[in-house]
Amino acid sequence: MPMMPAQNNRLVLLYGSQTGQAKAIAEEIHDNAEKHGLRTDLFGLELTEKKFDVTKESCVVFVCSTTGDGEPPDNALKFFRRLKKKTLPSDHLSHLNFALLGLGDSNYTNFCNCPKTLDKRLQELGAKPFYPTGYADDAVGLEIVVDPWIEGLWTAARKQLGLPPESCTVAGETVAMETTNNTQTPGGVTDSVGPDSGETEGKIDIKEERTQTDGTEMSGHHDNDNPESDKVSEKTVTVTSAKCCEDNTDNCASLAHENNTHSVKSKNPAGVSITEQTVGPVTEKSTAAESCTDATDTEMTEKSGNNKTAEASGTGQHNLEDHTSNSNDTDGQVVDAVKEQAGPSLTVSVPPLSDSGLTLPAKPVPYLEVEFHPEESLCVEELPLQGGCPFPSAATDVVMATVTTATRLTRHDAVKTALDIELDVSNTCFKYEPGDSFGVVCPNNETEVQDLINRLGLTDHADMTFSVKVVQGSKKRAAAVPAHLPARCTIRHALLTCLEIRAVPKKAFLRMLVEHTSDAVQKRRLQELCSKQGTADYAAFIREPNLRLLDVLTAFPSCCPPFERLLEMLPRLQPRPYSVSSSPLVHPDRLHFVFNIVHIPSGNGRATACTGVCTGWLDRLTRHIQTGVYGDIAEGSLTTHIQPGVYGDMAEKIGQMSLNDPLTVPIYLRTNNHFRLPSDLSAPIIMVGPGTGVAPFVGFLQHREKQRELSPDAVCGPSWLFYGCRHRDRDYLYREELERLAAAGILNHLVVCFSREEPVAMETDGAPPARYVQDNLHHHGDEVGRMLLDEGAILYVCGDAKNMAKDVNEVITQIVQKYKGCTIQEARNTIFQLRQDRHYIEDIWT
Ligand SMILES: Cc1cc2nc3c(=O)[nH]c(=O)nc-3n(C[C@H](O)[C@H](O)[C@H](O)COP(=O)(O)O)c2cc1C
Repeated sequence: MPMMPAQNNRLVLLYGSQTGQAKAIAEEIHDNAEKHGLRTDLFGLELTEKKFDVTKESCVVFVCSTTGDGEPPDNALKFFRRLKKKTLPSDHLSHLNFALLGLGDSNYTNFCNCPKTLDKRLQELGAKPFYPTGYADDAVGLEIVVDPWIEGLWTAARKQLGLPPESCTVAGETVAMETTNNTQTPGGVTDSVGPDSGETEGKIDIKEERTQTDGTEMSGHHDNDNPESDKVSEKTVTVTSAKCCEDNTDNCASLAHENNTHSVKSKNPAGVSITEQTVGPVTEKSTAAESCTDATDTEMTEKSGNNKTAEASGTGQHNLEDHTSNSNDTDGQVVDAVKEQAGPSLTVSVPPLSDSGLTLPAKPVPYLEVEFHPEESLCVEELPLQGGCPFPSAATDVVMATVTTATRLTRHDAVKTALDIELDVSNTCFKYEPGDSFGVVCPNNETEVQDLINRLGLTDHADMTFSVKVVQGSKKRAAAVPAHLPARCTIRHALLTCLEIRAVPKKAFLRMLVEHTSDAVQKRRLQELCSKQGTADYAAFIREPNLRLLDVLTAFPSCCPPFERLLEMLPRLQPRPYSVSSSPLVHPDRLHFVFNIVHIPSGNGRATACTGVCTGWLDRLTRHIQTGVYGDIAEGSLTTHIQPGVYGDMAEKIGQMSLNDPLTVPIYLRTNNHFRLPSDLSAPIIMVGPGTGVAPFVGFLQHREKQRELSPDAVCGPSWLFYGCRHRDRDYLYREELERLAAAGILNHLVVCFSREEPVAMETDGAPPARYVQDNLHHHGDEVGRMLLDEGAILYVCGDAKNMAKDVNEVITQIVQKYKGCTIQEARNTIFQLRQDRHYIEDIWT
């Protein structure tokens, strides 16, 4: 392999990514490196020893995520295998200097396990970190760590490469706000360096004193939750220069003064003028109040105190145009009251942010071009799924499985509706074992796609064939047509089947939207939400409520991005993983799975209520099977939601469906080598699976039953199942089957708790009655400890990662500590070892 000639400004950028986030971050670094005087070569880790070789590189930046139960992404497996070889000498990578950005999710027990392992192994092999490793957490927002980490990378990399510190020539443009009659730019706007940025003398930034300068400080709390934040209008505003200006402070300060010191009558983005202020290097004070009409008044009053609650009640969708046109200046008292109480919301900004200079992310560089072919008709049913691009964690090709049954497992008055679906996989390559999981390649909701098409003004083009290519001469580095788009496609097909339209728009996405927003007030709010200064507002109003593109477009009516930009920014539609809840020994050629139908209410910034992408689709798809009612289909939800092509050409069949009509679902087997029954039948098993987490254990037990039938003389180890739900009679999933298995002696201990039922009696040990599985584990601590520590049991945990799996881990630690009579740290070490030895195995989700 030809090695790159040594250059003193060259970095190798490597990413390990399962669902595309690490890749997107690595691309962002790649796109911006040149502006910082660095040359980068970007590769996926799968290209090890084909396009790069760490044994021959001196300066490498890794961006790597974690998947599965703390495992490397698919594309990093080979790289990790090679790096792990025990025969490698301790100076194997002594020539290598590296920086590492790890991605993970702290809801998983093995937070950032893969980058942590990489960090450790690189150093064991002699490599030296030239910049502190960053661990970004998807549970609280990757950007909190990613943004400052990248910001600091440039300086560290230049230093490492022996380049002089960056001068002020690496700076962004300062954008003056558009002004309207009585709305004026409260603060300057600074773009981070980007290919489209004009270059000015310095990076200017007005920072209100309390404003976070480092996103990491914001983790865990937001200004709008903080009573202190109400006092912002009396605080001092200071002008500071951004880091890159440190060598030239005078110059920057004078520029800042010029750009930002002025007396303004500013209007907040809701169109209600609430402050008269002097924004400049010294002070800011709130002096005047203005009024609003009844309509605005009502909205503002509803937002008082806790605007998130007001939005959640369904009244919080703000139409900025209405606000602006309705405001007038007659009743100062009302606004005074509002001013004291109102906080920010998705569309409403308040000081200090509304008065702040903003540092924006670099403008994403447009790089795709769409050409329509009105003369061409396209049979979308025949297109390969997502352009034939391989699916993450795929152990098989996608197969079309036929739905054979769909059964509601919960009573009508249960809080959640659980569905068991049986799929026929005969005549396919799909062969599974109990404990396996599989991906459902589901489409987006057809109505939601139509809403998006309407909102974007694409109705006339929605079903027209288009082709897509990279814009000639695009400044975007590593620009390529996304592999998950078919070469010939339609807008509807792309939105339905290829793009994750529910993905929470990242700051870069909002930055792109800024460019396509005509209303100045809305534009400013979008700038704020993607700015460094607006990190808390972004978290509170975009990320935490899990907004979709459609919600943002609804809230900002003058924003209308071209379709090409969406192709660039929307991530790939991800298949949804489920665990099988059956055994192939009991159901040859069939598999069962179970899920709750997810309901997401409107409000809190969300324009409309919706169901989960996949669970809602499966529910609608099988409604007639669940209810046995076929006559309703023509008028019912099925008509609007059935997808054409691979999703079953049901649209034509509506109204003529019968029990014999095959209903197919695209699925593929996922790789999972761990969540399996022990091959040794005599090994005890402890299963912990509340709610739908019980799924794999039904499969385990059915399998064991058959195994015992096949080997009647085999000695079977004891089996325990800790199960929990809300109500015995409403949502006890697979109750009959579990009780049957218990009665048959296949399941030796069925330990069930009901979290919402009145306890019948205290526990025998005097402890309060169990509500959750972890309580029951605690009650049976001695047996659990003995089986785990003395009898070689395997502990399986399946279900919610956020609460249950963490609490179970905590209780098991206590059990180990008590049983061994050791310290908590020793107990933790034991748990760690149990996990390493695959005696403590999780299949959990967030
Ligand atoms: C199926 C699955 C399993 C995961 N397992 C872990 C894990 O064990 N530990 C962890 O820290 N994060 C875990 N994560 C979180 C991801 O690492 C995180 O969301 C990351 O941003 C994904 O980056 P990527 O898109 O580049 O793969 C998991 C995510 C998924 C979807």
